[in-house]
Amino acid sequence: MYDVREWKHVFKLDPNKELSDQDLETICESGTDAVLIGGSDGVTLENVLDLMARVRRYTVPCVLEVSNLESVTPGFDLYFIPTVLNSKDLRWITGLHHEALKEHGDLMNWEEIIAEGYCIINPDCKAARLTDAKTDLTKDDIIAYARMSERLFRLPIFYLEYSGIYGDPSIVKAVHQELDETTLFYGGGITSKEKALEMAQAADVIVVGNLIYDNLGEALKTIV
Ligand SMILES: CC(C)=CCC/C(C)=C/CC/C(C)=C/CC/C(C)=C/CC/C(C)=C/CC/C(C)=C/CC/C(C)=C/COP(=O)(O)OP(=O)(O)O
Ligand SMILES: O=P(O)(O)OC[C@@H](O)CO
Ligand SMILES: [Mg+2]
Repeated sequence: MYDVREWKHVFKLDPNKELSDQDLETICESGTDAVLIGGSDGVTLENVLDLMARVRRYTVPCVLEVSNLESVTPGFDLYFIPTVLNSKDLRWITGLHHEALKEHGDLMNWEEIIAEGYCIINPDCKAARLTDAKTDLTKDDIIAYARMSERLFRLPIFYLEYSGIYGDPSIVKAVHQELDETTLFYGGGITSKEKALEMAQAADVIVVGNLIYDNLGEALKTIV
């Protein structure tokens, strides 16, 4: 029913940021393939529940990108579980996941759960600092993480995370060429229709986050 391999565009909403009902309606009715709810700080059960209930008024697929266990709640269409492949801290690779499965493993509906192999490139973004990511990576390093995701761990999603800055399309293209089964998500610094078009040609799915809050009109033009 929800096949990420068919998606092209996703809006990422941050539960820790304000969005009016009018703007939320515009986002949900925009024709984007999904609304992804997630952020790297200030994500609580209260603000996730609030945003989920508001997005649920619309038919757009609604996905929680889990960033902490406390804010996981039933009611989403899908749950994306990041594992930060280039983190130097085991907690963000398998540690928190192990805790979650030990506590709640028998309650999970595995049909709804999709793992994402994250590779965080921007050293200054919050997610990189939180997870102590090793971001001084060459193109070959990044390609190796992509291969690891698809061929070794068979992860359904490889997420190239430039959060806050625009990435290098030639690197994104090179990564894409490595992937046959795994869907490539690209996120970071898409601030115009031109950038959206360029990255949409390089990746399978583009993710637009901050622009929603900075300039909603421009954000709507990224649906390509
Ligand atoms: C009740 C019910 C339905 C249960 C469902 C079961 C379920 C899904 C259980 C969870 C299972 C599980 C294995 C959970 C894992 C637990 C966990 C906490 C894993 C760690 C996830 C992780 C690595 C988080 C790190 C941070 C990260 C990569 C976040 C992704 C989002 C992101 C990068 C957002 C951008 O951040 P933003 O705040 O916008 O940053 P800027 O300000 O820089 O823009
Ligand atoms: O906020 P931006 O820079 O658009 O990045 C989107 C997303 O990849 C963040 O997790
Ligand atoms: Mg953000």
